Amino acid sequence: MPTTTSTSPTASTEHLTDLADLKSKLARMCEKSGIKQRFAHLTEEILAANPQSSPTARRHPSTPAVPELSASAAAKAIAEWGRPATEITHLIFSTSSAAARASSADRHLASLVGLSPTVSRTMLSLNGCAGGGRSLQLAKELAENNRGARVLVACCEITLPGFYGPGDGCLDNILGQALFGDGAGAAIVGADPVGPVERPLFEIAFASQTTIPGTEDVIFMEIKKGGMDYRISNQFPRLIGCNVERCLIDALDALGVCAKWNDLFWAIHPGGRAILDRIDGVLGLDDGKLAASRHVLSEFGNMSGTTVIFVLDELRRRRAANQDGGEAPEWGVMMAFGPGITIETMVLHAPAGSMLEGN
Ligand SMILES: CCCCCCCCCCCCCCCCCC(=O)SCCNC(=O)CCNC(=O)[C@H](O)C(C)(C)COP(=O)(O)OP(=O)(O)OC[C@H]1O[C@@H](n2cnc3c(N)ncnc32)[C@H](O)[C@@H]1OP(=O)(O)O
Repeated sequence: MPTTTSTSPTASTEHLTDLADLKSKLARMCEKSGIKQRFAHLTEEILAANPQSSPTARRHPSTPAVPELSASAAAKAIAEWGRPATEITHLIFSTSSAAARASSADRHLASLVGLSPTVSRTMLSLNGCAGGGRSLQLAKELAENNRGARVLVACCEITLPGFYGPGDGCLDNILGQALFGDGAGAAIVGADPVGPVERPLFEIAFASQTTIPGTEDVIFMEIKKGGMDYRISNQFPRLIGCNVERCLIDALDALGVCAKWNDLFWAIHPGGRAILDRIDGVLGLDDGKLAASRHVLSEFGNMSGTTVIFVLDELRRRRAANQDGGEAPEWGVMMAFGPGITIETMVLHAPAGSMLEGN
């Protein structure tokens, strides 16, 4: 929190009271957030060693740390996939933290990972927490329409551009200070797996995007000179709660899959504890159905579009270890929510034996 050197004792005292109120509000939000820990990629040492580490420049979203952190996630995904990086045909990279620079972060990422110069790149900027879902949906389209395509999906957020005190910007961003954390995730999407090297984890059976009318201003993000200005209305959990069931019914109907909500496995973007509680309540889910989402929220916080990739990873770990007990459902859903309000919905299929031990 910044301190002031105001010459007016009255103004100074009021300001300090405001800050004290804000600090206890932040503490209340953190306590109820369901988040045990979060991570920050950029340490004081990295910032001090970086020539861009002035108070303003360090907030600017053009930091090279975004492609660097993404490259470590992408390298792990490629190693697990088992084929050379040069056989990746497409790259989709989603971030809100490095959205204001060209040549862009996806180009930097491609060279850090050693992708072919002919790789076809697409960068998604400012899709916020829907970015992971959007990237996976686009990857599905590319994979199904280009024979032999292998699409590397990478998502990364570094919260530094949105990390500033109340004296520097809008007080509304306090929610972000309570929720967001840094992280990067990656996955490879393709059709017609080449056995025995390629072992599918989840099949994306259906994907859709829904925009909720009249909600343009519920989430607001804008890159400014000093960093990211953003606001998230406290109506967000309610609006998600009012709309998820329709999206799910439409998606399952399109596939002709008939299932009760509790017969499915669940990968929901854990935007905040209140969003998961709302979905639990609206759909009447059994205890533990959103365990993978709650675990990721607790251990990493909300990493925006990256989070849903962590949830899918946690889900397959739990299924491989049979952590949630009983027979693992064959069908499941993935949902992510972002500015718009946009809801990304996917129906996933995980045939028995598709998630090998130790993956
Ligand atoms: C994207 C990364 C980009 C990286 C670049 C760098 C920039 C980094 C950040 C950019 C952010 C951009 C966002 C884009 C992401 C979009 C998608 C998302 O997931 S969006 C995220 C989606 N996530 C959400 O929308 C979070 C959902 N909300 C929650 O999970 C809970 O409400 C809670 C945990 C915050 C509080 O628990 P709960 O049980 O409700 O407890 P109580 O009722 O007791 O309230 C306690 C206090 O909290 C207060 N308050 C509540 N809401 C808000 C608000 N919106 N506002 C302000 N304050 C709020 C409330 O007034 C009260 O204050 P007080 O009376 O004590 O003084």
